Amino acid sequence: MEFLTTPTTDLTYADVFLVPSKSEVTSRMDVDISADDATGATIPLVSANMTAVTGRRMVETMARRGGMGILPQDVPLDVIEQVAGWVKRRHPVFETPLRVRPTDTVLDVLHLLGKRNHPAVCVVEGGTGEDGPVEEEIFVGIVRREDCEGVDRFSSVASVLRPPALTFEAGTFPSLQEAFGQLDTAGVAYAPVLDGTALVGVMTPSGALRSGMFAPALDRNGALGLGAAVGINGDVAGRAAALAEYGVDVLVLDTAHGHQQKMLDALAAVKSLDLPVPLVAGNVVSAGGVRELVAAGADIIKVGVGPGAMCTTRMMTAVGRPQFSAVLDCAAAARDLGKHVWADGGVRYPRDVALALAAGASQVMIGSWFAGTVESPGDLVADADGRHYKESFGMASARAVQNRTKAEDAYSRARKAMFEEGISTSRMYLDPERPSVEDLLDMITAGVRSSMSYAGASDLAQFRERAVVGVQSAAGYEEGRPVRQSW
Ligand SMILES: NC(=O)C1=CN([C@@H]2O[C@H](COP(=O)(O)OP(=O)(O)OC[C@H]3O[C@@H](n4cnc5c(N)ncnc54)[C@H](OP(=O)(O)O)[C@@H]3O)[C@@H](O)[C@H]2O)C=CC1
Ligand SMILES: Nc1nc2c(ncn2[C@@H]2O[C@H](COP(=O)(O)O)[C@@H](O)[C@H]2O)c(=O)[nH]1
Ligand SMILES: [K+]
Repeated sequence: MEFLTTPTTDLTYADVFLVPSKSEVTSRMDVDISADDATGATIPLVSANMTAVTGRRMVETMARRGGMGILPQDVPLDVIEQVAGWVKRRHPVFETPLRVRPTDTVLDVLHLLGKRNHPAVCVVEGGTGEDGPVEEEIFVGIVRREDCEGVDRFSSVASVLRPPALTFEAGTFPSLQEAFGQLDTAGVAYAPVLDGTALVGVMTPSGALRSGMFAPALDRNGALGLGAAVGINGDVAGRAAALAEYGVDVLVLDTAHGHQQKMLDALAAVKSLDLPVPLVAGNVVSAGGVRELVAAGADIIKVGVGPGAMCTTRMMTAVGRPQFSAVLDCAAAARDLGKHVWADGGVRYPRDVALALAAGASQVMIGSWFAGTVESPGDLVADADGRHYKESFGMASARAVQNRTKAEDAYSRARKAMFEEGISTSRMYLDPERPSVEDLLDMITAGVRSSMSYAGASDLAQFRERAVVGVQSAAGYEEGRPVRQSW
């Protein structure tokens, strides 16, 4: 990457822009946006290890579309074992249906519909619920959102279920293009995929389109990939070994101040286990931090102190660094050592992702933006105007610290609560046009592909080499925004 003019100050995403360069890329579809950092991600996006962002549905969805979800450090090991097993059993192409039973109610259906970006749920008998397909589960029909309209909410599912207009047989599933065509011709938004009478998954028009455009991020056995975080206190090596044994594909050693001795010791202990997974460690914002983490065993360095939307670190401590410069410096240092960086935090628009990649990141971690989607773990809430949102909170907020220190005595909990560096509640509104994280992935990857073709780059390595970046005024940034009303 080169600057148009040499900057005299540290910069963040809004301070900079990309200059178009001569390009031989003939189509944005030809641009390869795979991460080049050994995580197996085919798109350069990671969902943050935050409680309000990444749970099992986020992990599954990110991986099916080529990205990676990182489970937070606060999730107990037995839960990670369950979630990892569940994710590995998901189909890489067919989406996981929401399941109800004939004896459930319309209210149950309406509640469940908020959990996935599907217009219907499947009705099954037998089996063990959401975790199928399992033996003896029998598919009996679907309930669409519109089937619940004008119906008493305590009516049984049996009274509203209907046969699907279209189903696919898993063993003879057509090409994705053909599946899309069949859904389109039948005017159907949701088709169960069956193996005899067992429910294997569902196919939607957008699912068929996406599976044709995004390759899933898979492990060496062909199952969906996932990551999980470890803090730097306690038995770090023990937790890391257990995570790897449960099938976690990427380990993230995570602390606010990654350039501290405790982190270096924890990282060295994990490295000495020689686990067959890439080690990500952070967060840092300086080349010195990168070098020490690499020396202690990190394969990927997580960069960003203070840019996060839930983060109060810079206001509390003045510590941090504008994120574009942090990524640029750290990526250069990592590249000299044959390693990579993830740009973590502060991303609000697709342009920010493009800039982080141009600055040298192999992937970009997104938290709060993804908290406001149907796949994040929180409950969907409506405000007084009927707009839907989910609650988000920082991992160093009083809320998260209280949760993390539950097992400790009251005195040490009170002491730890003093060092709050995040907000405990915020509203992340769902975009009515893009309620799903998949919609955001579509938008971000479209922006990034286009951005790379403007720079004449057909993969991330070329992008970080060829990008030309200028520094802009606040008015320059403002000029780039769309105007939705006359002035
Ligand atoms: N990217 C960012 O800007 C930030 C991210 N976070 C996120 O919050 C979560 C909690 O992280 P964290 O607070 O590190 O908790 P951890 O549970 O990872 O513990 C941090 C350890 O480091 C010690 N420590 C020493 N100096 C510092 C410091 N300046 N800040 C924090 N810990 C320090 C702490 O000791 P003691 O408590 O005794 O001081 C504690 O033992 C993580 O998910 C992290 O990524 C938090 C803040 C900033
Ligand atoms: N200083 C704090 N940083 C936090 C906290 N919780 C999370 N984070 C960091 O933010 C990113 C995500 O950034 P976003 O802008 O996409 O939301 C996350 O990965 C952490 O590094 C916190 O409480 N304090
Ligand atoms: K912030």
